[in-house]
Amino acid sequence: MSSSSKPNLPVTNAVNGPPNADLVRERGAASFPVRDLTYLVYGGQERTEHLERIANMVASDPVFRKTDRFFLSRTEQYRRSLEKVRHYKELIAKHNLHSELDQQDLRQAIDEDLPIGLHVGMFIPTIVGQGTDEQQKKWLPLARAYKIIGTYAQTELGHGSFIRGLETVATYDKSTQEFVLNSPTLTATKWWPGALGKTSTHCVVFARLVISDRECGVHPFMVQLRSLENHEPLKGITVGDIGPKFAYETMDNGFLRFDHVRIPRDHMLMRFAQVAADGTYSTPPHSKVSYATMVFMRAYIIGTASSTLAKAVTIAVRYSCVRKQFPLRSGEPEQQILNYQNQQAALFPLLATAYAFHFTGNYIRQMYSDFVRGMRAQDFSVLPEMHATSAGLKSLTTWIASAGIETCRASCGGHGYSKLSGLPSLYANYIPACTYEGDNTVMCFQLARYLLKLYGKAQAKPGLRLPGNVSYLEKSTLLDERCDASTEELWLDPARQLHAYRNRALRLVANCANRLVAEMQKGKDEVLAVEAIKSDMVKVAKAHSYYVVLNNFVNAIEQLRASGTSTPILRVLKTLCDLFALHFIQADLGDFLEYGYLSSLHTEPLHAQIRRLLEAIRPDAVALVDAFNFTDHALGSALGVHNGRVYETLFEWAQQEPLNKTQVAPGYHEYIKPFLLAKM
Ligand SMILES: CCCCC/C=C/C(=O)SCCNC(=O)CCNC(=O)[C@H](O)C(C)(C)COP(=O)(O)OP(=O)(O)OC[C@H]1O[C@@H](n2cnc3c(N)ncnc32)[C@H](O)[C@@H]1OP(=O)(O)O
Ligand SMILES: Cc1cc2nc3c(=O)[nH]c(=O)nc-3n(C[C@H](O)[C@H](O)[C@H](O)COP(=O)(O)OP(=O)(O)OC[C@H]3O[C@@H](n4cnc5c(N)ncnc54)[C@H](O)[C@@H]3O)c2cc1C
Repeated sequence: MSSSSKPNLPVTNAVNGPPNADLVRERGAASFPVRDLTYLVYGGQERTEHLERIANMVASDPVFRKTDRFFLSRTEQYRRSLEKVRHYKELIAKHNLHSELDQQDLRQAIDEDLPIGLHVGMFIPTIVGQGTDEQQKKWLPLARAYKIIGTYAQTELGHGSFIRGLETVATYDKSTQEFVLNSPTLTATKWWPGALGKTSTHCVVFARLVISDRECGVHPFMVQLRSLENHEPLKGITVGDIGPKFAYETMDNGFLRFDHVRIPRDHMLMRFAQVAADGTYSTPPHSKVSYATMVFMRAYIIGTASSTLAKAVTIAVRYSCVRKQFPLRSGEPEQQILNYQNQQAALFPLLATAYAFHFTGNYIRQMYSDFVRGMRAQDFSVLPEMHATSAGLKSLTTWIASAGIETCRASCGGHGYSKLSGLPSLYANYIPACTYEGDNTVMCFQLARYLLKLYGKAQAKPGLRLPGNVSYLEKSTLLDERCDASTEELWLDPARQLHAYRNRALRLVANCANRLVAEMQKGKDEVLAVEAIKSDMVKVAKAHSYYVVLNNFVNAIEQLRASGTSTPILRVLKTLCDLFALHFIQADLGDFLEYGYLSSLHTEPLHAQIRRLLEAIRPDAVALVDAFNFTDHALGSALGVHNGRVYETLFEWAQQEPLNKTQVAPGYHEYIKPFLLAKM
C-alpha cells in the first residue's frame, strides 16, 4: 500500500534533483498509510497541517538556516541565535501566533537552543506556578511581551542536586521590608542557568530565606539583574558567561553573584509560602511545592525524548537505505546496508523506542495536567507520585535517547562522524538532558525511594490498594510466578510481556527492600543502609520505568483499536511495541535469568522472535521514519535528506568549509612552503 497522500514539505538545503531510487521504491512499498500515522503522532490532520505550515515557514526562511552553524565561532553562534530570537518575535506579530501553543510550535520548528528557552520554559512557568495573583499580574504581561527576559537561577558552583545545600541567602530586613540577597562564599555563586550570562534582565533566584536569624528553607525570589535601559548589570550584581562547554554554544549559561542586593518584600514569589511585613513566615502547604517548575520541565523533557530519538533514527534509517556496501555474492548488486541484520538490530529497536516514548510523552502530559488541576484546588496528594514517576521516566528516556543517538551515529560509519550528518551536534546538545533538571542517577533514587516506601506499606498492610502503575507492588505472589513464553508466538502476547516487566521490577524492589533490612540488621542505621544499596536503587527505578513505558504503549494500542484505527496502522504499531518489549528484555537478560524467571527454554524463542520482528519492520522502516514528518531543516543532516541525495548534499555542504575558500591553504607560506622548497 502506498501513502494515502503526499506530505507537503519543502526539501530545503538538500541538493535538488531526482530522488534516490531506493528510497522511492521503499516508500511505494509501505504496508500502511504513512500520512495516517503522521496524523496519529501529531494529533490529527488539522494539527499536522498547522505544524507543517509553521515548519515550512521556518525551513524556507534564511534567518533560520542552520547550515552555517558549523563554521561560526561561539560568539557568532550566540549572536546568530539572538538574530533568530528577534525574527521569532517578528514572525509572532506578523502571523498572529499569539497563543502559547503556536509559539511553542514555532520554537520547536526553529529547533535551536535559543537564549529565550529558559524564559519561556522555566521563568514564566515559575511566575505562573509560584507567584500570587498580583505578582502574576505585574510580571507576566512584561515577560510575555519580552519587555523583560528571565531565567531560572537555582544551581550554584557548589551545589546542584542538593537543593537544601544552596548557599545564596535572602535575609529579611523588617525595617525596610526588603530582602537582602547575598552570595557569602565562592561556592554560593549561581552557575549554569541558561541565558543568565548575557541575555537575561531578570531571574527567579532560589535562595535560603532567613528571618531574624531563623532559617526558613529555600524559596524563589524575583530579581532584576540588568538595566532595562542599557543592559548593564545593576549595582551589587556580578554576572557573566561560564565559558566553553561540550556543546550548547548558542546558550549563554551564566554565573551570578550578589553583594547585599536589596529587593522589595513582594519580590518573593508568595503563592505558597509568605513573609508578612512584620516578618511572620507562613509555611507552604507542601514542603516541596517550590520545586514544581522542575517537575514541569521533567515532564517536558520526557516529551522531547521521542522527537529527538526519532530525528536520529530518521537520519540513520534513510542513510542506511541509500548506502550500499558489498554484494552478497560476486556479480550481484551491492546491498543496502539496512538489509544487514546487525544494522536492523541496531536501529529498529530505537525506532520502536521513539514510538514508545511518544506514548510515554502523552501519558506524562496527561498526568501533569491532572496534577496541576489538583494543585489549583490545594490538593497536593498526587505530588509524590507525579514527582517519582517523572523523575524515573526523565532518567530512562534521556539515557536511552542519548545512547540511541550515538548508536545511530556509529551505524552511519565514517559519514556519521562528519558534523554534516547532524548526529554529532544532536548528541552533544542533547546529552545534558541526562544532567539538567536533576542528574539522572539522583532522580532514580527518588523513584526507588518512593517504590520501596510503597512496597513496605503493602507488605505491612495486605489488601492495601496502590495507584495504577505501582499496583503490582501489592502482589508479592507475583514473585513465585515464572515466564511461560516457551514459543515465539507466546512472546507476542502483551500480557506475557507486561508480566515479565512487572515481575522484574517487583523482584528488584523486593530484593532492595530485603537488602536494606539486612544492612540494618548488620547494625547500620537507615541512612547508611540506603547508601549500601544505591546501585540497586538505580536498577529498581529503571526497571519500573521500563514497565511504565511498555504499559503505556500497550494501553495506547488498545485505545487506538477501540477507537477504530485502521488495521495496517495497528499492525505496524503492534510490531513496534513487540520489538520494544522483547528488545529490552534481551538487553537486560541477566535480570530475568538471575532469579529463574526465564530459562533457555524461553530465551531461544525470544531471540528468534526478535529476528522475525526485525524482518517484519524492514519493508516499513523508511515509511515509519517518514511518518515523523521532519523537514530537512529540522534534521539538519546531509545523510537524512528526504530526497536521499546524500552524496550530492554532503559534497555541496562540504564546499562551505572556510578552509575551501582559497585553493592554497592558509599557513602554506609560513609553514609548508619552507620545507617543501628547502634544498635537499
Ligand atoms: C530545554 C531544557 C532546558 C533545561 C534547563 C535546565 C534547568 C535546570 O537544570 S534547573 C535546576 C534543576 N535542578 C534539579 O533538578 C536539582 C535536583 N534535585 C532535586 O530535585 C532535589 O533536591 C532532590 C529531589 C534530589 C532531593 O531534594 P531534597 O530537598 O534534598 O529533599 P529530600 O531528599 O530531603 O526529600 C524530602 C522528600 O521530598 C520529596 N521530594 C523531593 N523533591 C520533590 C519534588 N520535586 N516534588 C515532590 N516531592 C519531592 C522526596 O522524594 C522526599 O520524599 P520522602 O522520601 O517521602 O520523604
Ligand atoms: C546544559 C546545562 C544547563 C543547565 N541549566 C540550568 C538552569 O537553567 N538553571 C539551573 O539552576 N541549573 C541549570 N543546570 C544545572 C543542573 O541542573 C545541575 O547540573 C544538575 O541538577 C546536576 O547537579 P550537579 O551539577 O550538582 O551534579 P552533582 O550532584 O554534583 O553530580 C555529580 C555526580 O554525583 C552523583 N551524586 C550526587 N548526589 C548523589 C547522592 N546523593 N548519592 C549518590 N550519588 C550522587 C551524581 O549521580 C553524579 O554522578 C544546567 C546544567 C547543564 C549541564
